Amino acid sequence: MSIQLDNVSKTYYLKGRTVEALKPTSLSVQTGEIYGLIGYSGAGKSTLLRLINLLEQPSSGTVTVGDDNLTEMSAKDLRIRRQKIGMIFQQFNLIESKTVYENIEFVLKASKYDKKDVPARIEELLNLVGLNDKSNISASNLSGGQKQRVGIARALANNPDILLCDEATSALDPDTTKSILNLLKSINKSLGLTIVIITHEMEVIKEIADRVGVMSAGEIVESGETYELFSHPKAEITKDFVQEIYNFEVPEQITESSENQIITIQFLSENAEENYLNQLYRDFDLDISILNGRIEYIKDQPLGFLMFQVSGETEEISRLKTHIDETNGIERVGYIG
Ligand SMILES: Nc1ncnc2c1ncn2[C@@H]1O[C@H](COP(=O)(O)OP(=O)(O)OP(=O)(O)O)[C@@H](O)[C@H]1O
Repeated sequence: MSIQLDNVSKTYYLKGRTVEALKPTSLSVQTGEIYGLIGYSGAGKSTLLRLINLLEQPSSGTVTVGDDNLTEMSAKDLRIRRQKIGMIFQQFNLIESKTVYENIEFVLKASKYDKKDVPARIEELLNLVGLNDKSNISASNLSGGQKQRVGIARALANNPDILLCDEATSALDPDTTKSILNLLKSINKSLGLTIVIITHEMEVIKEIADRVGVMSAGEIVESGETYELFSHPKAEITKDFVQEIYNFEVPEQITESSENQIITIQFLSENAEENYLNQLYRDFDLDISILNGRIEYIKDQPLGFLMFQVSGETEEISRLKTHIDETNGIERVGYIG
């Protein structure tokens, strides 16, 4: 199901102070898409997410989910509509003293799910999240990853069309994060679920998001298809996020030496790096030494950076730069390093 925000904003009033948590923002998320919102702490991500299911009332604007304008609904209708918008949280929000079964049962009871169908539905959900053998374990005895699986089962209990994920993997280690992201990807595919995920971690975005919005100071400053956005970032903050995953450091004696020129190139295909370098060694009368290089996969597409130092005649270095600028699939970038 699609989500449409039109000029939605949120201002908090605190003891005579106003905080513009979200400036007027419009956003469309398509049915079946995984949309990521990335930003640093305080950027307004949680506020935006909670406006989608109206856990926060917008100060202005309209929120439409499918054909329903949520901002016009009565409180009662909204409560019912929200059952079709699941949500998962960083801290899982389970009832720790209850078993896995009881945690899911609680949600089904609250939504008046037909009593006789509850055990079968719980079994189905446990299968879906890979916890069929944990039904009678107390939530307090689960690992973080298992707790989030229960969180996902609870969120999916009423067959929602939309799943909102609030820093869902931020409390988990990298391996567990991967397994939860894989689970989210698989339910996105198998159930056709629309997912909106907020995070401060590039790891999450590059793994899962089809499209992404980068947030800063209460606005989406840049947005687009994930690979396109991170291979051609425009806003400084987007560049910062890209740089975060590559984290290239150049030794001071190299940056300080005026004889050396440091060049960073970006390449958009898998084997480009090696072939290209060989060509440069062959065709240019320069000393070229590699300082750093790495390929990351953004939504399964390779995005690589290579940083090298060149020394030689100034004219030859200029010829090299022109050559790089004219080569398809290879770009010189200034912000990595
Ligand atoms: N209930 C509230 N009352 C007053 N100010 C709030 C409230 N909730 C959020 N804010 C403020 O709104 C701004 C955006 O907060 P928000 O939680 O949406 O950001 P965030 O990007 O999700 O950051 P974090 O990851 O730290 O939660 C912040 O300045 C925050 O202090």
